[in-house]
Amino acid sequence: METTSSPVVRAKKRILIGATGSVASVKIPLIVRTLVEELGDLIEIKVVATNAALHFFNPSNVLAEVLTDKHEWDTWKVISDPVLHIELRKWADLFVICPLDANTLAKAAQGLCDNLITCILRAWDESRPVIVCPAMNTNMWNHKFTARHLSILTDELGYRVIPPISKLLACGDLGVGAMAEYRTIVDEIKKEIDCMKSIED
Ligand SMILES: CC(C)(CO)[C@@H](O)C(=O)NCCC(=O)N/C=C\S
Repeated sequence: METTSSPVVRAKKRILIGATGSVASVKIPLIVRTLVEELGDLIEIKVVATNAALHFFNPSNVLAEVLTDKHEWDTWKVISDPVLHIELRKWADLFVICPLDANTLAKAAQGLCDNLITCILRAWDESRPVIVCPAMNTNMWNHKFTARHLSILTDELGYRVIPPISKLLACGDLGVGAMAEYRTIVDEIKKEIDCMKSIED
């Protein structure tokens, strides 16, 4: 009997986008919309935001589910309830934190986990890629702790960094600290998806 092997339907790649307390979080709706437009049939997207990030965008303007610390505590009441940061750590194939603010950079480098995003990182599966896009005031970027913390993320944890660029910043300062352009970030995500799919093929 002839059997036709049906083409393996490749599951969609699951991208977790993290947003933290840099004004660059204003770009979250644009980044997600571009990913949906250009990779929509290849990926699933969820967004996790710190409380500070919510000062910079409205989740109702994002074309993906936006999860916050409130969701973590609304969904966990008794021991048998699921733990959101563990569920998300298992769900995601790729974690992109854009922007990575100075506070979350420091927490990630030291293993602090006091909110949804840092708990996901603290429980992260090292075999899955993490891309971070630092964004902060130039004076913060130039502080010696920035290089120290970034080297921990890259050298010890294997995260990839899309470096900030020089711009007239939201506070009027001119210099390095602006998040990489959304196009750069989307293109890096596309490369990562291609890499994952080529490993599968
Ligand atoms: C907001 C945007 C994207 C506009 O082009 C750009 O200024 C930026 O990435 N700023 C992030 C740097 C920052 O957090 N500054 C905080 C105090 S100056």
